[in-house]
Amino acid sequence: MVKKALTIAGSDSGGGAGIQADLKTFQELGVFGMSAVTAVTAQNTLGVHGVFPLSADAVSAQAAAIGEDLPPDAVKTGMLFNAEIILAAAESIEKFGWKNVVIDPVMIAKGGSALLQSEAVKAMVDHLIPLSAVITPNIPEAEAITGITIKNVEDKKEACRIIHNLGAASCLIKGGHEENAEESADLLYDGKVFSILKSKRIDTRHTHGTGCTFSAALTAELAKGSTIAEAAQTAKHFIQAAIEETLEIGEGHGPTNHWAFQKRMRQL
Ligand SMILES: Nc1ncnc2c1ncn2[C@@H]1O[C@H](COP(=O)(O)OP(=O)(O)O)[C@@H](O)[C@H]1O
Ligand SMILES: Cc1ncc(COP(=O)(O)OP(=O)(O)O)c(N)n1
Repeated sequence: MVKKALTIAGSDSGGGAGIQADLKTFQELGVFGMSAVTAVTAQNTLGVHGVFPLSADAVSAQAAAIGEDLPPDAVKTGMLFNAEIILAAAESIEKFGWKNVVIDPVMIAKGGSALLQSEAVKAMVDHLIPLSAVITPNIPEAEAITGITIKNVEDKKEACRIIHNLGAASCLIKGGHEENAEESADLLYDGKVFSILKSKRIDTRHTHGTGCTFSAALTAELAKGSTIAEAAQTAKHFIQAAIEETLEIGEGHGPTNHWAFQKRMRQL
């Protein structure tokens, strides 16, 4: 039986992040990808040049079309832009009883552009986080959700505990923003046990879309029946290969290589 995954996220015209990164990743991992677009961005490796949100009704209608005919085995949210779209996503998840919900709480692109209105963080905390099987904030996003400053691993653990208490079954804080570290370490907390996923940190500016790609790989693996710990490990291998086998396209922060992981698998 073909497994299906849905991404509720924004479009990145440059193809490295957002819906495009999610669908490429689903495809690479053998899962049928579906999308509910929340916003269109005019974006390339040099930055975000425009953001054009869709209406909450447009998001609900896309989700309903999927829910009524193509029930997903896992669902991922990415750029949701405002509180109305967050509510539309949360209502759709609840209405159709979707499970394996991965929340990537996208807030600010690496170039500094806002992909979520700051006043919408409360809506995410109140309505979406309680529905998540796992939430995957980067460090600034975990700080915005919890209100604490994260400087070390103890702070990361405290943030995970707070986010778990907000209703996320598991919390995975990504370490991509720890620029001076030798390793890129992500911390996973399932409400009982902490585990660390480590990889060698790669010195590159071509990391556009790492967060989307990582959480999409996690979503695809959950759709196929993996546990969160197993899915996170595969996602870590997927993003490591995607960053290492750089594409070198565009004049700015280039995208990762979505086919590198499968290429490696074929060579084993
Ligand atoms: N330079 C890097 N080298 C190795 N792994 C990285 C690097 N940058 C990010 N990652 C990994 O990519 C994933 C996404 O992390 P991050 O970049 O923090 O997310 P976001 O794009 O949401 O800010 C994580 O697994 C992180 O450890
Ligand atoms: C449309 C869209 N969605 C999400 C992002 C953020 O992607 P992310 O993986 O966090 O990568 P960077 O923007 O930080 O490079 C995006 N840029 N566009």
